[in-house]
Amino acid sequence: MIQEKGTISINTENIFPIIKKFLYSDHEIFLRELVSNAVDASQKLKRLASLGHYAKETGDLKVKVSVDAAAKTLTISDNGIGMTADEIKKYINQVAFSGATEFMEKFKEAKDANEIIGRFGLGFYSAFMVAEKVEIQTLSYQDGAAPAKWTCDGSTEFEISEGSRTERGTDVILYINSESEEFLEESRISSILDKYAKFLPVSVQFGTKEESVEDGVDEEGKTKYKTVTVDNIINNTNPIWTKAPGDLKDEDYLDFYRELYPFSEEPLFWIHLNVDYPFNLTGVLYFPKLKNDFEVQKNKIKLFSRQVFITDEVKDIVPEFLLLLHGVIDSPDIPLNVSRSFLQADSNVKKINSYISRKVADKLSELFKKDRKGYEEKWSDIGLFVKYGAISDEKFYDKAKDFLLLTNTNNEHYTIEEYNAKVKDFQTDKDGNLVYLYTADAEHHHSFVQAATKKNYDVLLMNSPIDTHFIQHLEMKLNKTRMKRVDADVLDKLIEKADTEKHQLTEDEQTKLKAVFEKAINNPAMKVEIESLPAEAMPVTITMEEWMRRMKEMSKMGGGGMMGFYGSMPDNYKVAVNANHKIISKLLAADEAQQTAIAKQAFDLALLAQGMLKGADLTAFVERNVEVI
Ligand SMILES: Nc1ncnc2c1ncn2[C@@H]1O[C@H](COP(=O)(O)OP(=O)(O)OP(=O)(O)O)[C@@H](O)[C@H]1O
Repeated sequence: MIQEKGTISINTENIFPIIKKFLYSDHEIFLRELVSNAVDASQKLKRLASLGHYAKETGDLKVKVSVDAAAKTLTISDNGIGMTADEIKKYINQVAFSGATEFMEKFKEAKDANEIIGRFGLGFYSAFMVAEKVEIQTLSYQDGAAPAKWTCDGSTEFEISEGSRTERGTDVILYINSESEEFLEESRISSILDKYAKFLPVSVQFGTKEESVEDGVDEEGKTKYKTVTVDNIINNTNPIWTKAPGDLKDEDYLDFYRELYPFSEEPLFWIHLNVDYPFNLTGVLYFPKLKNDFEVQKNKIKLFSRQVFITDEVKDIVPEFLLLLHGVIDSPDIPLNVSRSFLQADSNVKKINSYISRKVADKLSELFKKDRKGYEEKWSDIGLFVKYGAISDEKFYDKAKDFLLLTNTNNEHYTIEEYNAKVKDFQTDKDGNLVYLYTADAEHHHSFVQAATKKNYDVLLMNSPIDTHFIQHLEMKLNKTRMKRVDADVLDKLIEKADTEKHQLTEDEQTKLKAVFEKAINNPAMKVEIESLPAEAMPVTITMEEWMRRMKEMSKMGGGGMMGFYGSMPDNYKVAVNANHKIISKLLAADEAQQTAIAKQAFDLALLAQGMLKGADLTAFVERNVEVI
């Protein structure tokens, strides 16, 4: 018997075609909405009971999802508070629109289902994305409540009549429409539940599963097993981020990590986030082993709102450089259902962002202070991340400068302050600038590194993918400090001292020497210069100017504008001829053919020492030298 017919109170002609049309991109979230409603209803009952407003047994609170393929229905049931017919009218019929007119205006720019659902409180109505008809069978927890039934076929017409439920709670039955039959497949439902409901705070059952349990002992005294059918509970109602850190052991964190990322290597360490003012946020963030491939690691943080999975695109909530972390963040204060641009401007989001950044810095600082050795061992993994953070987040840099390590070619680690103290005596130039020498490849720059070491200079290893940027950043941050790659110039020019000795060559000899080398090298990209270097240094050294090389590297990494311009310039090198080397006097005294031969040989040796002699030049060099023996 139909008790009441009515019209859902929105002023638009028919809202459902609009919902269907605009929400089609992620239909599956209807299940998240309905299961969350069922969980809410269960929790409300629990709360009422704990406050003494519900005297009866709450029983085992559980949400059940079931599919009936023959009837083409999907049912979400709970034994929560239920609804009276009046409540249905109030909560379901009066769709929580701020106004249908506003909706009509806004939906035009809405980009995804979340946006519409969140902004207009359409949670329940998302069912109509997949159902041609929805039925509610419900019985309120209140004494003397009558069961109620509500049906609606997706038009704005609904019916309320007497229901058939005999137990407290609600069934929401979806008559799946013909385009959405995928939602009648168990595997599909299973994977949606796994995605959104895995950590809901109330048990969610989907079908049954077989389990093997102990069944006494056989004649020989061996344990017997039997197979029993049990409810298939798809969620862990008590994930670790909801627990107090004091109650958890390392193993719990590692187990949870394995649960989230089954095939990943163990994380390095983790941070338990827990804050309730000025915003609410819990979570556990793990530091993965990064190595050098940080691109593939993004999108590993999962965002929850009261244990309901929302998204793993946390770009706007987590600082950029922290996107490399793994783990979960749960906050009811993040406006999850609104648009990107809104998120970016939201003040809670900004606070959360800087809170996380601060927490991470504190954790790193604590690790560094507590266990320097352990920290150094992990540096190859966390270094990339800390440097990335230091570059992209000013506040993080301010903290990180105390636990940011510089590693030298002997694999020793120093903080910036320690390093300054270490190198300042030898590596301060005549203008009072401290010069940090570095290499990206100690093997390749072996001759340069060795020459530097001989002079009591230290060389840093800068070989991670972001070091080009990091070097630039350090230089900007550190007062009177220059970063120079060991092959950026001859050593005496890299760190110019007041007392550099002068060579004895006359103007004339220098011009002649230069001409000889230019002719022998015969390459306009190689700019010959006569330098006064220690007699024991190489006769010829080939260098590329620091600044030019850096611009080129940046352009390779995709810098636009001027970077692109530098990138397109040909490689220009400086060929430093050591005027103090003993072969120079020999060369000046020789005849023209010999001069060219000596110059060519000295130049090729320099190329060889620096790993730059290749192809036909290398072959010619080897052949020439074979002839000599
Ligand atoms: N299974 C249920 N048991 C009891 N009440 C329910 C149930 N499902 C929905 N309701 C009632 O209907 C209301 C409207 O649900 P709906 O999902 O549309 O919006 P909401 O849950 O309030 O907000 P949201 O848009 O965040 O989902 C709920 O607030 C609740 O009062």
